[in-house]
Amino acid sequence: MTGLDEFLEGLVADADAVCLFSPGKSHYETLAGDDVVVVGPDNDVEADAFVKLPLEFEDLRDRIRFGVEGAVEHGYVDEDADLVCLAKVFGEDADTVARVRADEFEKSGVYDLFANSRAEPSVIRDVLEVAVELGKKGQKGKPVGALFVVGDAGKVMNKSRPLSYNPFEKSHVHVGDPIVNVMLKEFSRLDGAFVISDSGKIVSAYRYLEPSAEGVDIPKGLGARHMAAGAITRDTNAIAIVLSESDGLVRAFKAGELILELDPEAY
Ligand SMILES: Nc1ncnc2c1ncn2[C@@H]1O[C@H](COP(=O)(O)OP(=O)(O)OP(=O)(O)O)[C@@H](O)[C@H]1O
Ligand SMILES: [Mn+2]
Repeated sequence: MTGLDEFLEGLVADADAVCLFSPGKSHYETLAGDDVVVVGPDNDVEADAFVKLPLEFEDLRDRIRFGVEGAVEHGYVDEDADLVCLAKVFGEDADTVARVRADEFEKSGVYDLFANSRAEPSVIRDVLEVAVELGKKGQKGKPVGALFVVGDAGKVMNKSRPLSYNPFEKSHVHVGDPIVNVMLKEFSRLDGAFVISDSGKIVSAYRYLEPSAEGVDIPKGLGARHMAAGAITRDTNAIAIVLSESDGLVRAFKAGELILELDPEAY
């Protein structure tokens, strides 16, 4: 229980719905009966309206965006709903309130990135995790960059060429497997991109992407790796996850757009 409890009823009174981020049982039960959407990695409280978080976005803005975009997509709330979001930022209990309209911010596409891509959400999450871990530790202490193209692998292979032998040529290995994560980290020392299938099979390492880069509008300061990542997601139905060697951030692209930016140090 936190000091928020005594204000809770007043806070939610005139809202259309309440989004509870990883609520404890008691908070959920206090508010049950209202229009409540639970957002979290697991549906511990067995809520009817539930949006699954693929990762605990450390940036509260990303977490709220994901939850709200997910709640709208599921049809739990209307696009112009007035929402109260309750989340925990510092402690084990809800300590932070945000009041937002579902259409208040520009749709970031972060929910869509996971839920509506060709690749399975768990595959996208696993690749993000590898990229974040690689970003945290680097390769033997040195910063390292990496590019993962996920989904629509056949088309991605057609729009790229090999820079070196493919260590995954005859193997049937998948992301998420601990051994594979070690391999991915090892092979990320060399140039080029990893190509990963919809179901998470690693199709190739060391691919040089040759998409037609017309009209890809990526932020200034990002170079060839990010340009290629953005462009391949416009040219195919893949998404791309990039770890930058120069600024250490992990970025995700879909349909040519930068959707998400994570700082590995925060995880
Ligand atoms: N088209 C491409 N396909 C695959 N890999 C590429 C491509 N272009 C560049 N790279 C890889 O990205 C590396 C870094 O290139 P560059 O510095 O221009 O990119 P960047 O976007 O600035 O990335 P970083 O932030 O990591 O420096 C290259 O050494 C190469 O390994
Ligand atoms: Mn660079």
